[in-house]
Amino acid sequence: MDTPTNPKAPPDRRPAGPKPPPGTRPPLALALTGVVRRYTQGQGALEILRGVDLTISHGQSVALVAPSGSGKSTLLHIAGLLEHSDAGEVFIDGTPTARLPDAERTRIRRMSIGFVYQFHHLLGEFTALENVAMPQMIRGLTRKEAEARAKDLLSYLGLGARLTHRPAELSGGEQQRVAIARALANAPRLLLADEPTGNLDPKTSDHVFGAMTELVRATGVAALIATHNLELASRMDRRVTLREGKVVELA
Ligand SMILES: Nc1ncnc2c1ncn2[C@@H]1O[C@H](COP(=O)(O)OP(=O)(O)OP(=O)(O)O)[C@@H](O)[C@H]1O
Repeated sequence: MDTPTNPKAPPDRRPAGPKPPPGTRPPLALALTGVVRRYTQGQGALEILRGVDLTISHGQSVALVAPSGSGKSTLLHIAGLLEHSDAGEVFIDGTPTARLPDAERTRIRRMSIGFVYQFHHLLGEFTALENVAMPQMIRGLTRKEAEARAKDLLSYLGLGARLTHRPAELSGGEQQRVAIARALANAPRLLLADEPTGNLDPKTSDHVFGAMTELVRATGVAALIATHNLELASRMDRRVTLREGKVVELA
């Protein structure tokens, strides 16, 4: 890995918004209250989430460790405003989102949330640097600003010598590190990751997870990370699971 340097935050172009009254605690990065999600299956309905309550403070990292099919991806998609719940509320940075128009949900997602999936979903025709710079340019940064931030993040993740490589010219672990840099490029308030190292061999998984954890701590982003790996989960501030459709705290 390159020598880690604290990645510079990009200029914050979020609207200032009203100031909270003195003495008020800052809003949570994520709060889910009473979240329900059902899927219709033939004639019946399958209730996957049955009243999920979960709060994550700014700067806190939480591992979601639960069996296959228990609803981890469903929960992450709802928390990331990619899917609607059937009941309940999702607060992002204190803003209730369930009843917002889709365009506003998309805006909040772009501004405040970063995603890492099990498969990298990088754009094959673009370089590592371009893949990380692009979301920032969509958000309004100049190419120069976006590429400077992208270079910082990629160098922090040990990819300083791979900036002009396309995804097919990178190893699986390198591709996933680019995906992590891309998710954090817009300095989100919340990082959601769905088995981010699930496709990698144990050694690479350990290395990539370690790099991601370091970056999460360095940037102070709140993180909810689904993983099957208990050892990796032990590096997070908190561990939660899904039991009968509800989130339960683990020791
Ligand atoms: N669109 C859908 N329609 C019907 N059922 C669905 C749909 N999406 C998910 N499910 C069901 O919901 C349950 C939870 O799925 P989900 O993908 O959230 O689980 P998971 O915990 O992420 O699993 P894994 O660890 O295997 O990825 C599964 O039983 C799945 O079959």
